[in-house]
Amino acid sequence: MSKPIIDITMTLKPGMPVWPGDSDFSMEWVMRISDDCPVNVSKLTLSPHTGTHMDSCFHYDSKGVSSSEMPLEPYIGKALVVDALHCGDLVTPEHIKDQIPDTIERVLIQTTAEYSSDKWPFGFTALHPDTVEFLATRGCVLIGIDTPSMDPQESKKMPSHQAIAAHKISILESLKLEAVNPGYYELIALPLKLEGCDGSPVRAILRPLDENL
Ligand SMILES: N[C@@H](CC(=O)c1ccccc1NC=O)C(=O)O
Ligand SMILES: [Zn+2]
Ligand SMILES: [Zn+2]
Repeated sequence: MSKPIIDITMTLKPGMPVWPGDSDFSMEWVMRISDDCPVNVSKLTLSPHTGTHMDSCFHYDSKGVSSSEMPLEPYIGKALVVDALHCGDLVTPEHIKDQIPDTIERVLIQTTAEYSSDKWPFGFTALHPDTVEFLATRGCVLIGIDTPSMDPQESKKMPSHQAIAAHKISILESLKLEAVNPGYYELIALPLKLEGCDGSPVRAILRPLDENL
């Protein structure tokens, strides 16, 4: 039997919380099934940073590549979920270093066990740029986090995003890791092929690896 799938994606739905000032998610009906019409068809409006998503480099660097140009390899493969609960404002290397092996390609950081899918998580935990530097030395190609951003909400310079860009690391944000135990998994979280776009929603899933057993 194939391994169970753990869905770590937020549900996209009208009224869901979005980054303050960003576009609300909406879904309208353009066609409904009736005697004259054989189909239901909706129209979606959303920011690429709604719910569980990836950032393209273009989001934080006008010279950076867009969603359709991002390499796909980082978004598929072995990933380590690490416990970074109770770290305060920023996850530092000190908080997680004991859980990180000498080499690791993908690290997903769990900062909270108490999610609300209805409220914006003001004061969410972000990453200290030193943590990005530390993970880069271990060969990391993707960093994921269960909060809306790698940098604090008020950050104007976004130093962790910039450090991530400098090391060509890929980003996943607003992962739903509440029910996931730390350990090794296979990650699949592919972006849509959106030309010129600054990010993309992803359907992120994990499958347990034997190392956890
Ligand atoms: N950095 C956040 C998003 C972000 O910064 C943002 C998203 C929508 C509207 C404004 C934003 N930031 C403004 O400073 C992210 O990585 O998704
Ligand atoms: Zn984003
Ligand atoms: Zn981001």
